[in-house]
Amino acid sequence: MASQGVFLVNSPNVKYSKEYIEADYDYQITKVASIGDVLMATPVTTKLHIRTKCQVPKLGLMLVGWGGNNGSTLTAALLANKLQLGWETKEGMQKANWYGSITQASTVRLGTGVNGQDVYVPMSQFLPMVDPDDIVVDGWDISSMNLADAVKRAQVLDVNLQHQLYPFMKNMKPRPSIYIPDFIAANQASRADNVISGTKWEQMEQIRKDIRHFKDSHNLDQVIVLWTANTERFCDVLSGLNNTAENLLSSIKASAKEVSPSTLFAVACILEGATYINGSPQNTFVPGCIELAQKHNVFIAGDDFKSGQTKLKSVLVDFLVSAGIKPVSIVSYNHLGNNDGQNLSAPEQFRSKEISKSNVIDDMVHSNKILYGSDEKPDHCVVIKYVPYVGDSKRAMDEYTSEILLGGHNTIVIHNTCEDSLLASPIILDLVILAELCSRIQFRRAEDPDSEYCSFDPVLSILSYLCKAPLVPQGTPVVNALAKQRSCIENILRACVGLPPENSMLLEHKLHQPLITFGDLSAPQNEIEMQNGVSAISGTADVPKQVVDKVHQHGPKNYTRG
Ligand SMILES: NC(=O)c1ccc[n+]([C@@H]2O[C@H](COP(=O)([O-])OP(=O)(O)OC[C@H]3O[C@@H](n4cnc5c(N)ncnc54)[C@H](O)[C@@H]3O)[C@@H](O)[C@H]2O)c1
Ligand SMILES: O=P([O-])([O-])O[C@@H]1[C@@H](O)[C@H](O)[C@@H](O)[C@H](O)[C@@H]1O
Repeated sequence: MASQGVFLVNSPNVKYSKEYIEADYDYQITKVASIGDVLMATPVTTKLHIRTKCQVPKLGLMLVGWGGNNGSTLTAALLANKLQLGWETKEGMQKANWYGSITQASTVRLGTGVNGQDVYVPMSQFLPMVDPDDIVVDGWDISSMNLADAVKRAQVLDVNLQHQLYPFMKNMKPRPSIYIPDFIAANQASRADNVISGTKWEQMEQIRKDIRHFKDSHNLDQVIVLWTANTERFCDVLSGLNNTAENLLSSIKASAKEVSPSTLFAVACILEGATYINGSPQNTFVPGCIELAQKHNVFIAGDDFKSGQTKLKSVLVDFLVSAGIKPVSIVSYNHLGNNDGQNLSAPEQFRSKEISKSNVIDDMVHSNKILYGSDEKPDHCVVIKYVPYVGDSKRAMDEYTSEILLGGHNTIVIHNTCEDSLLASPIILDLVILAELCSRIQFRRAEDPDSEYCSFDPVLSILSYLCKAPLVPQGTPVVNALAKQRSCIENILRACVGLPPENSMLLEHKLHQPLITFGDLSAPQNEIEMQNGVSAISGTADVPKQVVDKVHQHGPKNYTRG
């Protein structure tokens, strides 16, 4: 059963106030040590105090590649949902939605209801999150085309929707951007009529000015910048060039050839304190860039939106390997006809994408030493072809061959057709909303109330679920299995409100005796109980407004604050 309500946590370990939701949380892991050929597993508990700022900021989003298929489609989706548009299609009336967004269209199991049923709430209700309707959008593109015409050029959205959006988007003009032809396919040159000139340092400084101008002119509290421009070739990573923050800054000042536009954008954002997210596969985050982000404590995240063929792969391989079935050959072919596909038709740009699409199975293969020897892994082939006629409607064909019992084989063949930008755009929204949420969450040790709070690491690996090639803090594990990545997000949200991680044990339904009780689950029957309940739950009468409003709307009538 999915409930649409908001919720309060009834626990002495959770406190609601106007400013924060605070939770004392026992974080439990199992430490494993080898003693000879014996593994010793030790449960370890760290008592944390987690606080989440309730006030969401006025958020601005700047897209690099704003006029592209993804950028224009996301902008259209934000408007269509904000304006609650509906449009006629050949199947009938279609209304705006956020399908494909985990924050806007997915739910999280809260717990067990009075009748033992599962109770789900929208992920967006778990903690205060930015409302997409409130996000202000701007950006850059090497193409000067306005966003209304860019939507038309993209050929992604229904024409009737395009027509309704045109007046709202025709005055959206991308800012001139940094264009270095050597980093993207030569076939992109015809688009480049909207570029910044000057040295690399001057160009980077212009991006900083643009960010400040956008923030000031809309009176924003925070700006997030996201790269959804073309895939670049990988840049060289060299000692003295970009291996440290200092060397990277010096290389930019020297206009070193191997500093890419995407890295210039990243440095500009870090210096402006703006979160920077890379939706493409190139190695924007060279070591010096990561070090700069760490020094300035600015969030960076990426790489390469996980939207379709690779997302499915991170589910299917996880299922097969965890079922004890041995994938031995994976061939992923796709063709598409959009501009992304045209850019990827160049070898160096394809190579960037081939890398991000190929490494996604490594963690799952490495998890099962029964199936795979230390250096053994499936044959894995990635093919991308540019076929103009199909446009944004990517055709993906996959063949998974696995070894099964007693020398048997199982071959799974999948055909997947989708408008690539309709899959990627909600993922961009989630990257932005979750990155902003992370900026309001802080941690400290519970037994040390005077200790400094700490934030997430600047390398925001919680966003791995949304990326093909997750960027993680140095020395930490890369997780690609989609279920684990989603569980990470869900359980961190649960921890922030003092709830234990979901373990799917449902032991309460599996024992011969009713050893597990739910205590008094009777719902508050009247205003006094609710009022007392809410006050008791919150410790103070300051329950988040959205909760009080909902209680008032759905709870006992004439509810007043505690
Ligand atoms: N499903 C998906 O669509 C998907 C999934 C994963 C990753 N991606 C990646 O997202 C990116 C965008 O995809 P798309 O389909 O929107 O591509 P697109 O080609 O339609 O859009 C890219 C835009 O970036 C602009 N651009 C190129 N270089 C630029 C620069 N230096 N500064 C500013 N703008 C620049 C181009 O003019 C174009 O308008 C690509 O790198 C793609 O590989 C897309
Ligand atoms: O996300 P996914 O479907 O695995 O991968 C996609 C590729 O198959 C496609 O060729 C490319 O153009 C997109 O940018 C995206 O990266």
